[in-house]
Amino acid sequence: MNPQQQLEQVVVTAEQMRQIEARIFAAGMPVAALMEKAAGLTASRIRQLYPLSQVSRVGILIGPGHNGGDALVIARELHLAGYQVSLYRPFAKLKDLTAQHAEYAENLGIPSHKDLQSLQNCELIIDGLFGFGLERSLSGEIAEAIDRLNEWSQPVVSIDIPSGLHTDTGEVLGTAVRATYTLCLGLWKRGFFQDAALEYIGKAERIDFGVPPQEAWAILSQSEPIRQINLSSAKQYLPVPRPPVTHKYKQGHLLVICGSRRYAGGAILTGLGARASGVGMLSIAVPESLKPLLVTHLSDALIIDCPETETGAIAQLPPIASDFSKYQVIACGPGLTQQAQSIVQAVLKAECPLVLDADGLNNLAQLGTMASLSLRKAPTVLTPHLGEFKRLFPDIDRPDRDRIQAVQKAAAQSGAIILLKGARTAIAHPQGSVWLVPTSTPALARGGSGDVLTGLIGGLLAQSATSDGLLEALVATAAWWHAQAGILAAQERTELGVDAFTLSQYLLPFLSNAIDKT
Ligand SMILES: NC(=O)C1=CN([C@@H]2O[C@H](COP(=O)(O)OP(=O)(O)OC[C@H]3O[C@@H](n4cnc5c(N)ncnc54)[C@H](O)[C@@H]3O)[C@@H](O)[C@H]2O)[C@@H](O)CC1
Ligand SMILES: [K+]
Repeated sequence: MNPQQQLEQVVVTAEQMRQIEARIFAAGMPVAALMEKAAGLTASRIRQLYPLSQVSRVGILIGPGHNGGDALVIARELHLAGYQVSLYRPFAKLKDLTAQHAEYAENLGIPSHKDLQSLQNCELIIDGLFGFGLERSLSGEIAEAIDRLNEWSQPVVSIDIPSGLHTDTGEVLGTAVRATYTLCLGLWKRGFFQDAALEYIGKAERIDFGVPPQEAWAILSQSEPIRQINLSSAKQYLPVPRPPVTHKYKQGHLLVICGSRRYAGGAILTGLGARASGVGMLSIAVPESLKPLLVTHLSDALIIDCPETETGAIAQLPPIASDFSKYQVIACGPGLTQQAQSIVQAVLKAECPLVLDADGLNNLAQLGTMASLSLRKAPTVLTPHLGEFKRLFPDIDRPDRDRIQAVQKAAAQSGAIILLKGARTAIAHPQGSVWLVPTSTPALARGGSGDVLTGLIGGLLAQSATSDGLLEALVATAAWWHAQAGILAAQERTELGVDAFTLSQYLLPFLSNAIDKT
């Protein structure tokens, strides 16, 4: 990957973007020239998305800072290209450069209004009210105008970020523009990966105006990286191609411990996820009454029948499953029920990497997250959804408010790799680095899809040398692969057609397509 491609993956805070921008200016780039470049490219993209043949009346909202300056450059370009542009300019006081562009727009004869209503007839709205400089909550006239705009039906393109969203947390500050498209300038901002922001952002694209890598890295290398996982990085971590000479035990041995009489399906789905990973040997420990079912569905796996409680949970691990030294990795949790606490207590002692999910997490929370994890010698991966996350880390206030920060805190506190599931799944290492899964589909919001992920993570970890640093990238690779398979399945079968079994069957078709194409 070249340095520009690496910048496509990084995710920055408003403060980092400001510092990078300051370095570019300090190196001699005129502020006005950078604005011209960024906004010029944005105008070209808008013209491609909404050609003059389809849209002629464009309304542009102008803020007081450089987001408003960008909007004025775009207004000028669209006006010169023949669009009928009208401005909504509610602020009397503008930053100098923005004021200059406003004066030129006026001299070009672009009409400007103090009320939003005058733009109602426009077929396209461009939002240049606030970018990463928004600091305070919106209220009063501006907030009212945004609320009114959100009731209109024409498409809205936001410049850099929808006005009203916090650049880092994606929180709505008072109110925010609901965009159809958001064209993010320069580098991806954190807010684009916060679940709360997604319904405001619409489709997201980055306008690459050529941030010099050396200026970016001078700032970015001061903290642990926050990156998106994509095909080219995932390919580095997937265990293909295999070495020409190998055998099943060299391709990893994964022990899955899961299921109960009540939740038999969880065991099957975890097994199917693990199978798709290509892991060399798969052993699955389940309550004894489930063995015939598991053998039918997973004839390739070694099914270990465990004594069970009256309610049908695993009561005890037989010697073959409790000699953990045989396995590279253990994945434990789906369908166990809360009755299996002693099993979770036992696997926590394993000296190999351990993936805990679902009831593995609920039991861990009951046992005490920090106390239990502090005894672990090998890496632990926890894969909670938001509800499980809150049970595991009750001290982390409002994790939904800034999911990236929450997952970093949880990893730092617990020493575990934490994968927080959501529309934008985030994976954090205890030292602070984060991987983000940039796309997914609501089709995956369905019982059992997490079980498939647990098996897939376990299987990928078991196949690779699980050195520190690599582990979290493998977890991210599994989450990315799982999301991509869900997207492919939803494209072919609609968002309603991606039950967890189907998802497990799309993992390999997705991968063979993705690898073939490159
Ligand atoms: N990233 C980059 O390197 C570049 C950034 N540019 C643009 O510059 C933008 C950032 O510009 P600025 O730093 O001027 O910030 P903004 O344009 O985002 O807004 C800051 C202005 O809004 C005011 N303000 C903040 N919160 C307010 C509130 N709640 N109510 C009313 N006023 C409020 C501030 O006093 C300030 O005047 C980016 O989002 C982007 O659009 C581009 O021009 C060029 C390149
Ligand atoms: K904006």
